[in-house]
Parts: sequence; C-alpha cells; structure tokens
Amino acid sequence: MLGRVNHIAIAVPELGPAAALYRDLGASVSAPADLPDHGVRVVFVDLPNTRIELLEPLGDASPIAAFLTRNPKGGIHHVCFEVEDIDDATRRLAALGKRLLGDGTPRIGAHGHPVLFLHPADMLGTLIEIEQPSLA
Ligand SMILES: CC[C@H](C(=O)O)C(=O)SCCNC(=O)CCNC(=O)[C@H](O)C(C)(C)COP(=O)(O)OP(=O)(O)OC[C@H]1O[C@@H](n2cnc3c(N)ncnc32)[C@H](O)[C@@H]1OP(=O)(O)O
Ligand SMILES: [Co+2]
Repeated sequence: MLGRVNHIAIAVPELGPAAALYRDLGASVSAPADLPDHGVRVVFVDLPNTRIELLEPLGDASPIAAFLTRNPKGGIHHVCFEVEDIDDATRRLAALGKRLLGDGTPRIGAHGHPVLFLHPADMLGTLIEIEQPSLA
C-alpha cells in the first residue's frame, strides 16, 4: 500500500525565518502558498529524494495551532506517504481500524492531489498523511 515518502512536514511559528534557514543551506524553497481550507500557509523545500513541507498556522482554527502551543519552537508535524489508489487505501486503513481524520474522505491537498490523515494515536504517536500523487 505505502509508496515513497512524499514529504516530511515541520510546523513552525514563522514561515519566513524557517524558509530562509533552508535557503541558507542551499536548498530550493518554494514561495509561500496559503491553504485556507487547511488552515496553513506552506512552503516546500525540494530535496533529491523527498520534500520538507514547512507549515505556519493560517487563521484562528488552524489544526496546527495546538501542536505549536505544545511545541513553541516548532517540530516535525507529520509524514506523508504516497499511495497508488487513495480510495482503496482508505478502505483498507479503515478495515484495519485506523481513525481517518476529518470526514474520513480524501480532500485536495497542497499539490492539488487527494490526501487523507490518520490519527497519531493509531500510528505510533505520529500523524500520518497519505497522498495519491497521480490519477488512479
Ligand atoms: C493537506 C494540506 C497539506 C498537504 O500536505 O497537502 C498539509 O499537510 S496540511 C497539515 C495540517 N492539517 C492537518 O494536520 C490535518 C490533520 N490534523 C488534525 O486533524 C489535528 O492536527 C489532530 C486531530 C491530529 C490533532 O489536533 P489537536 O492537536 O488539536 O488535538 P489534540 O490536542 O486533542 O491532540 C490529540 C492527541 O494527538 C497528539 N497529536 C496532535 N498532533 C500531533 C502530531 N502532529 N504528531 C503526533 N501527535 C500529535 C496530541 O499530542 C494528543 O495526544 P494525547 O496523547 O491524546 O495527549
Ligand atoms: Co502534508
């Protein structure tokens, strides 16, 4: 079921300095993009074998606000795995008893592809995102 690591997300209190840090390391960093439906502002750090997704809260109801209250300097927020067929993966994960966050159906993520999140309590204390990077 699980394919490549599509990205590793780091939640930060301020995107500007975080993006500058990775630029100073010589990485290619995208311009910020607001994702109001997801309550975050995001930039992507391109790496040879995956990406870092830097996340800043956007709006009062950001799903990463509580995380940053617990981790005021920021921290690793989630890992995103690619799947070939997110509908099949959703069914299989639900059958395995994994809690699917939100309304339990995939939503369009930062790359314009369907994504879904699994509750950290069911995934060894780690928030897991799955993404279908291409049309099934
Ligand atoms: C989709 C666009 C973009 C993309 O890649 O395309 C993104 O990735 S956007 C990313 C932001 N969106 C999300 O994270 C959506 C899914 N997340 C959630 O629904 C919440 O963050 C949730 C429910 C996982 C946690 O919400 P919150 O922290 O407000 O709830 P609690 O304080 O009750 O926490 C419950 C429990 O989970 C632990 N927790 C919370 N966040 C994390 C985390 N990132 N990693 C590991 N564990 C986490 C928290 O400590 C609590 O643990 P407990 O033992 O019960 O105290
Ligand atoms: Co993500």
